[in-house]
Amino acid sequence: MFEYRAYAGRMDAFQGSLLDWCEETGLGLLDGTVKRTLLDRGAWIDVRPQWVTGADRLFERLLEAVPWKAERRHMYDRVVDVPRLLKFYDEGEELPDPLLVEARDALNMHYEAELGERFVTTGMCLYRDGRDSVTWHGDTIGRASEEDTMVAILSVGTPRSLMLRPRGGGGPTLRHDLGHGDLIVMGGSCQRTWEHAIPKTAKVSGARISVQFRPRGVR
Ligand SMILES: O=C(O)CCC(=O)C(=O)O
Ligand SMILES: [Fe+2]
Repeated sequence: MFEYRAYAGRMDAFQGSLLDWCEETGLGLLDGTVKRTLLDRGAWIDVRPQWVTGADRLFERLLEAVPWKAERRHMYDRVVDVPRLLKFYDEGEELPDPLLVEARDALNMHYEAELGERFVTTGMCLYRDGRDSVTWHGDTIGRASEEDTMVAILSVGTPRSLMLRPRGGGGPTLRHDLGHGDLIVMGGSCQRTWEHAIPKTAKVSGARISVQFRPRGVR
């Protein structure tokens, strides 16, 4: 139903759902609507489908307002393009859209007691089409390599699959289809005992934006 055409050269037109387009952007409730699934090894995920209403508008605004950057990274002896566009908003930096401030506030209302701290940074990824991806990893650059934490991800645009598998094997790979406006939170030991990925797919030609809220020192 949703097709967000490829971005910059790879993107010609925006086609959201007409129904959603009429709606103002807003957030649904979290209390009582988030479903937790316990994974093994002390990890869990919370899922809240369609948390954002009027997600078409949010997608369009973020596409415009975020200064998306292409990055290159060393891989072994080569320098390669990172297969998605990125922007990181550190603690205290102004976010590109008021709804993201509302989302972070709502996440903090809902999770702060359990998390013991607040979500303060905002990472953003733009997957221009099905050729963009993120390879298997845990967000272990910071404290999450040793401590339990949470990473909350808001997804808008073309649905993509978030895959999860236990680090080092020993269990099945799980798939979560992240739809337009959906929230997923990875919690407990998820970053160090599991890995996640957004695989490339030939089935998708539209774009997706992922917004990741993390506590200080988690990356
Ligand atoms: O696209 C996503 O939702 C996942 C992004 C991710 O895993 C990351 O930026 O660490
Ligand atoms: Fe990640």
